Amino acid sequence: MTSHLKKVELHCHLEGAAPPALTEAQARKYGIDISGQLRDGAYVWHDFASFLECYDKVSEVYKTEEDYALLTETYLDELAAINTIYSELIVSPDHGKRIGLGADAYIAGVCEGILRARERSGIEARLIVTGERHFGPESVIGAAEYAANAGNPLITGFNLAGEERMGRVADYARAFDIARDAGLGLTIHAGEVCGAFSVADALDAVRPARIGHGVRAVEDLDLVKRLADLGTVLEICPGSNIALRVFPDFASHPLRRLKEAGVQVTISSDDPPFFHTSLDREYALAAEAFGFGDAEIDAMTRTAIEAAFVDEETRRALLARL
Ligand SMILES: Nc1ncnc2[nH]cnc12
Ligand SMILES: [Zn+2]
Repeated sequence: MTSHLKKVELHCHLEGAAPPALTEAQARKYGIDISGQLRDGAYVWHDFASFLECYDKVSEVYKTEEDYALLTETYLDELAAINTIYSELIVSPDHGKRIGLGADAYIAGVCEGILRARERSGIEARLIVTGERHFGPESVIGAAEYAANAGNPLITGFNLAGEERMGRVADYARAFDIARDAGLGLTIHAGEVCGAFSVADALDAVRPARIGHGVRAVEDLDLVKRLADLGTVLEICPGSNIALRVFPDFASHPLRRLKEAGVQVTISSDDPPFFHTSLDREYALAAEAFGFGDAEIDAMTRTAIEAAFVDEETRRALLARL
């Protein structure tokens, strides 16, 4: 039973959290045929590439500033209802541009959703702007420049997501330099679809405080020690890893092994309805599939707050709430 525990989430893609019922209503509203991506209340994909395609198609039914406010508010309300006190949402202003809404209106909608949810429940949230690898280095640099110049206090981090098999991390290093120079927190998807080398690449080329997933670092024990020595925090999403078949089952998932090797680990849901999960379920899995007790789970939540991309006053307040 983990429902009573306070929760923190560092790794959730906003459009990846879209409830199927809301996506269906949006598709109906705009007369969009979503039947190839959403059937019987579930998103339809069969491997990582088709998941990314499905994700991009689903994102297209969210079109206006108000749509993004509603999506954000809906997900944060869901988190608050399970005792979540802090959430970092991975957002893509580039996507706002691609659908003709514009990056500023996209972010304004998301921020409005954060404010509405915070007023209702007190949940705190910040935004991590992401570039998408499969749109190429120039688009990722554009996302970094947007984040760096936005002057928006809710945008506190920069990430690289998308097709991990496309290019090498070094191709995207310039984008991270821009984000670092702007004082943004750095995190990057690595060691999810690609092996340990992608985590080593990320450490060499980006020097991030955190890594999204990073779980395949377990294939190289020297690298695991390097992560532990550096104190790099892993945003681990076990349900996502099993759904995408990174590991065949929870028994072979390395969450516990990484933690016992001294790596800083945290728990998140990634794209919850796409992977038939939720932050609530990920916390329950930590107890039931991985055998962690309440104190160990609280320690992971504390690690997440310590690694959150927030100002020190907010961090102190979150630690006090935990
Ligand atoms: N799990 C994931 N990995 C990489 N890119 C993503 N975009 C949305 N979810 C993702
Ligand atoms: Zn992710």
